[in-house]
Amino acid sequence: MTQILSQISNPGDLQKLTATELDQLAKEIREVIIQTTSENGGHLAPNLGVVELTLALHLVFQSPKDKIIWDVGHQSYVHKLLTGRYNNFHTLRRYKGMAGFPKRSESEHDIFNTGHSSTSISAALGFAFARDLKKEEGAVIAVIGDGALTGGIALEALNHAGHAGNDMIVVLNDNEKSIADNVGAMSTYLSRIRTDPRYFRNKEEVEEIVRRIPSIGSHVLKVMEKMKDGFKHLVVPGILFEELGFSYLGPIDGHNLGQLREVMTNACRLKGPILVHVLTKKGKGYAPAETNPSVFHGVGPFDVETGKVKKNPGPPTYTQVFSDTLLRLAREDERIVGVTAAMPDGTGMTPFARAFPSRFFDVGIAEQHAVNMSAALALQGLRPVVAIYSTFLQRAYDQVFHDVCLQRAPVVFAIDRGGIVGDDGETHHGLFDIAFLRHIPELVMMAPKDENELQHMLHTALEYEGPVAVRYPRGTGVGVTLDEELTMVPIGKGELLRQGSDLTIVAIGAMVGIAEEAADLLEAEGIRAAVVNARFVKPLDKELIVKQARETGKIVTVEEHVLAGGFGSAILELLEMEGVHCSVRRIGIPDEYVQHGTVSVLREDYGLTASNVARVARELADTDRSWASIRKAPPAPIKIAFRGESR
Ligand SMILES: Cc1ncc(C[n+]2csc(CCOP(=O)(O)OP(=O)(O)O)c2C)c(N)n1
Ligand SMILES: CC(=O)[C@@H](O)[C@H](O)COP(=O)(O)O
Ligand SMILES: [Mg+2]
Repeated sequence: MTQILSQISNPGDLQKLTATELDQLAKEIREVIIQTTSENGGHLAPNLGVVELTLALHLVFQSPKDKIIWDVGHQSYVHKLLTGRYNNFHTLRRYKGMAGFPKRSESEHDIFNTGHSSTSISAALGFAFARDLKKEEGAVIAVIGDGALTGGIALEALNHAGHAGNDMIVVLNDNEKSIADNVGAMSTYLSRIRTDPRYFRNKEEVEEIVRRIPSIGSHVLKVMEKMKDGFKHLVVPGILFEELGFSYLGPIDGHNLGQLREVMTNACRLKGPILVHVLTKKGKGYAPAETNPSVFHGVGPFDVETGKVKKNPGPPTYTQVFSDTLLRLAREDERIVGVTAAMPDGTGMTPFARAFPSRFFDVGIAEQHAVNMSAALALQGLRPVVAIYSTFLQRAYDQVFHDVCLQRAPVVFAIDRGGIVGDDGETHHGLFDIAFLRHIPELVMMAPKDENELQHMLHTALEYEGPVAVRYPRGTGVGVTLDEELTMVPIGKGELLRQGSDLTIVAIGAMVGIAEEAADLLEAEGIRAAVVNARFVKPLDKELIVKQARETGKIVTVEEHVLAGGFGSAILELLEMEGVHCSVRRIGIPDEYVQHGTVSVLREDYGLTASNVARVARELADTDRSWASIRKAPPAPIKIAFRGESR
């Protein structure tokens, strides 16, 4: 099945292949990617769309001397297969297996780690500057999608690169899709280039046409030459990029390997910043993905024959409950508007968008703009709900601080994917939001213990006259019954779920269930643990927590979040400020990046399980042991690398 692919141990091997063999290789690559993602899940459609493009890049350029940077990196599977990772490919996105994104630690061909969008042009410019300062050789190529090009950093970098003029190539992989439909004026511009036949004429053809205009043709040409780039405003495609200082090549058929090789070779010879505009089809070669590229953008396991995605049985996801509740609330309150940064499906915003198209804003991959704009919407009396993944909200920290909270604008942040997200790994886990939000004055931050509490929290957030964040995890809810009537959750009030005199476990969000299970285990051993559902990260329920601390003298905190600056840290601060003497153990993620793997395996790894919470609580109840015993394994020593050393 993979007669050719299995022989490719590095990109140099491609040079030996005939055109027919390269076609066969493209087929094999598609088969392997379809088969592997059908078992492991993954970003299928983006990768099927770049098979020929990746082959062309590795045929023309010499990686790793020439540096290929993959924007987002979700489309780097073909690159991985061509750079010596075929044998390991079956471990894609699996625990301790190959990552779903480029990783420098995985291969010398992975030049720059990615996962978050729109960084490639900026990185490429950095590499180009470094090469030129160090007087080295080598091409630098950023491969960026039309969706990623809507991101601010990409536009900032284009602006800078066009001005700087250093040699670099931007390959724009235009498949007319982000995850959902791409949005924005740039996207409209790109589709004009695609669809207007005039744009497919090259400069020479256009010159010939003008020359033939009776009596004035040659005169017009002379004038245009004098005006330097003259008439390109009329007919030359990619004028926008040309005006920004790039030489534009394209648009070219991204599935025609011969044409791609030719254009890439030309791009190589040209000086200065070059933009190669490549037209591809997302999902190319697998009918279900071609028909439904949004579903197969990032997909769970599916049946290859039918294209049916295997559904997780069980309760509705937190995202679904958020989505339903928002719709319900929006029907009653027309001030509610919805905002997403290119994630309408993932955040559950699509039903809202369909029901209230004029009240819905997809801003593209532009989290900063989403938050900044929402502040203004809120100041005008509307109630914006910004539905955003925790990891992507990191992009908009300053807007939360400067535009929303400083003005006390009543924006609701529906922070999805708070916690471990699983197979996407270190770039995508939502493990920092409590730390980067809880120190911002005016912001209220809550996290529901289950999907029922989520609906009440959303309702509460929309009634509150200030900025509020509601954080909830990826995946299915607990399976509790949803109350029909929505009620207010008193701001800053936690919930004592269980009395106990030996110690108190204070948990937040999805960890509350684990804390309750731990308390069950402890009870069987005769240890009576109280359990508090904190509900609020900010403001903390001072009264309840201080009372529990005074009564039991021992607190274990549990959070699916980094320990540094997290929820447990907030409890420690509270106890210190209130002058309460109490032994505290914090369970959460230590000071390291969490790799990819299933949520359950990773929770096990980091001790976010009932048995580990019970173990820590037991130790605390028995004696005041040192903090070091909380972790299952001692932390790896940190090696500080000095210049010239690798870490
Ligand atoms: C900062 C950030 N926001 C959102 C995302 C989620 N995301 C991943 S890929 C993608 C769409 C990218 O579209 P495009 O660049 O056109 O690539 P395609 O999948 O079409 O090949 C989005 C929105 C992200 N990775 N990073
Ligand atoms: C590459 C990327 O950033 C997204 O496609 C992300 O993988 C989506 O994650 P979910 O599967 O959690 O929606
Ligand atoms: Mg795209």
